[in-house]
Amino acid sequence: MERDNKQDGMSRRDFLKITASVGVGLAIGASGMAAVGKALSPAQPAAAGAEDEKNERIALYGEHQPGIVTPQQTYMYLASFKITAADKLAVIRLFRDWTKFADLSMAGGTMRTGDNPLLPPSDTGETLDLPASRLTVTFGFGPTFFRLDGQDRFGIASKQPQFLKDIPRMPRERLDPLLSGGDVCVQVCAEDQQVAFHAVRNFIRLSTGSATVNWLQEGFISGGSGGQTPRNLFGFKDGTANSLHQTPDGYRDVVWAGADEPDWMQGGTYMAYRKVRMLLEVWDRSSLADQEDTFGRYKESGAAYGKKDEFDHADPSTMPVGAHVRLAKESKQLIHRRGFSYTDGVDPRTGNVNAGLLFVSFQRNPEEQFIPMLKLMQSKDALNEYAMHIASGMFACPGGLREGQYIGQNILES
Ligand SMILES: C=CC1=C(C)c2cc3[nH]c(cc4nc(cc5[nH]c(cc1n2)c(C)c5CCC(=O)O)C(CCC(=O)O)=C4C)c(C)c3C=C
Ligand SMILES: [Fe+2]
Repeated sequence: MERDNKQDGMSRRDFLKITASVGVGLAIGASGMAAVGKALSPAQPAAAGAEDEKNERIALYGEHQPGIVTPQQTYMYLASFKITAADKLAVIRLFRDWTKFADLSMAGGTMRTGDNPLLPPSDTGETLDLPASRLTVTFGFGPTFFRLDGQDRFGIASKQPQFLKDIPRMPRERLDPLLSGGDVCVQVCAEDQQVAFHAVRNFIRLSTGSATVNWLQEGFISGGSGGQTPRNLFGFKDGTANSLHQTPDGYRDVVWAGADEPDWMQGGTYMAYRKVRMLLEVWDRSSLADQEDTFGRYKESGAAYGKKDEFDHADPSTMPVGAHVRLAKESKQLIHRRGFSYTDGVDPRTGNVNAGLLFVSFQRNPEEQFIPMLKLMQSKDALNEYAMHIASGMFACPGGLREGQYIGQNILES
């Protein structure tokens, strides 16, 4: 299991002390992007004070990428990129820059802000005084990264892992193709929204000339980092059943790709994404009994029907046919969910609030786990009365990085 580095973690403040004491910025190798090659500590170190768990640094390097089984942070950005570079070397340069920047920003560092007054600062600067804030960056590759319109773009088609395919069409979805899919997906999470935004913004900046952003989603949860299960915008605890597999063996069985997958997927996983609009106005007019019947759990406690406490064993036979949790149980599959709520103003045509769930789940085999579950839910779920799937994506997330490696190296170079 990936470590949170609580014991040996280094906050942005520690990071500043170290870089200041040795009198240099981070030793980052030369790259096409000078900005990333010149890391420096902020001019104004953060004020001293007791370390707060929310400020901690999470390591980029390890057996698995961070942001998959990491306890959920409060904020999330999900960015999808289209690679525009035709040349593999340009892609390698981009991924090197992204990796260096991920390492730097997760450690709480920033790029230089002002070494040449005649040029734009290398760093946008909005995190200069902010701690690492449990920032994580998770990269995933979509099917079109390997093959676009039947073409092997970068000579890597043979590296496509077996289950990396678009999620098949579902009966009740209304997908917006402009908000779906992509060659590369970057999930950025942090306890501080500005820290998360800074990272995503600079990933976009670094991609200039090599990639463009297809779509960018912004999510939040509450209560997750306090150890409580966060509540979704329907007011229900969402994520309870993750507790069924949150052990190293459970993660091996549910999340991490099998030994029959390519080398670069060892320690990796598949990320399924669905943007699900939640019809808040319809939901808010429904009775408490209808709301609870929809999930088969009690609203306040989060306990399954017939049970008292949130984590008591759930018995699907006590739940109405069509209850969301009953259907998930009937699929006999487990997935690791890591969703975030979103809000997006008001639909000007109807006056209804645009809001919902950025559903993200990680699983070792989407064809066996996620897709059958989704099919069952799309045809029978009581939740369908209150929700509509509007965007979709499937991405293969490589295993974790060793220091010196860049993301995607085992795909592009071996
Ligand atoms: C295909 C997978 C799933 C989609 C899509 C999905 C959407 C969705 N879910 C909620 C709210 C809740 N889901 C809950 C449990 C739950 N959901 C899924 C899968 C999908 N959900 C699973 C596998 C489970 C676990 C079931 C189990 O084994 O007990 C719950 C109950 C609490 C919990 O365990 O998290 C809620 C609440 C919404 C609002 C939503 C789309 C808008
Ligand atoms: Fe669910």
